Amino acid sequence: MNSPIIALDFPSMKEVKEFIADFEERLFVKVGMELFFSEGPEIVRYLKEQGHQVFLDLKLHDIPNTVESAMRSLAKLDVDLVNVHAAGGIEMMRAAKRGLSGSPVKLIAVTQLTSTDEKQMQQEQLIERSLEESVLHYAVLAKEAGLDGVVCSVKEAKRIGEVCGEDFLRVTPGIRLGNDSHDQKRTATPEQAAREGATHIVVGRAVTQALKPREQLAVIDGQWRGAVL
Ligand SMILES: O=c1ccn([C@@H]2O[C@H](COP(=O)(O)O)[C@@H](O)[C@H]2O)c(=O)[nH]1
Repeated sequence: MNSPIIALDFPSMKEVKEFIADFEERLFVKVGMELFFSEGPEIVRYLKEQGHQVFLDLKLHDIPNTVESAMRSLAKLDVDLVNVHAAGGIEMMRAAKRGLSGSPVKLIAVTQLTSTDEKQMQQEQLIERSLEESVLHYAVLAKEAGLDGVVCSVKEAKRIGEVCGEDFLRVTPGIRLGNDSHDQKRTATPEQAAREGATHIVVGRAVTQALKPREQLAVIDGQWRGAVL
């Protein structure tokens, strides 16, 4: 069972160090745009030096040539996982994969953001399909492009596993214990994530804004691991 991925959505290294100091174990952490744009590659080097696994969540989405070159740079950072937006297309995803060739970094694609619901997708993206169909379609394209998996919500994880194979990663943000979904539209509990076949859960505010983050992570981890025992 993979460790929950903690989204380090903090403004700077200072807050990251304060947060991490609470934990004794090696963590699987996610560095997103806020932190990376403020601290640059140094934050990744710091986390790797401390022995943590790093998902660099920059969600690349550009023309294939640009994404390929950017991935070549990211591969040098020794991260464990990086991503692109599947909406960039199959050629862009293939280019991203080429940019990482020769490196052990895993590559996944964001399907539909977990902050998107079906109504919004249909009205704003003009996709006249169900959200599940759109997510599954992107997952199949990502698989065809040779990617290792996708970012999706828990609600689509099982079907993606059935269609793309159990070893195809289903990394699921939008994890909540209580009622406060913040800006997320497609949420689920850690227990539901395990039951629906997510391979990874991403937890941000549920842990980083908790009064006792370490205890809260233990609760989430317990539910995540316990549900499939
Ligand atoms: O579809 C997506 C893709 C990425 N994310 C990221 O995950 C975390 C979730 O944070 P919470 O505080 O647990 O909501 C955040 O860093 C997002 O950028 C996502 O939520 N959905």
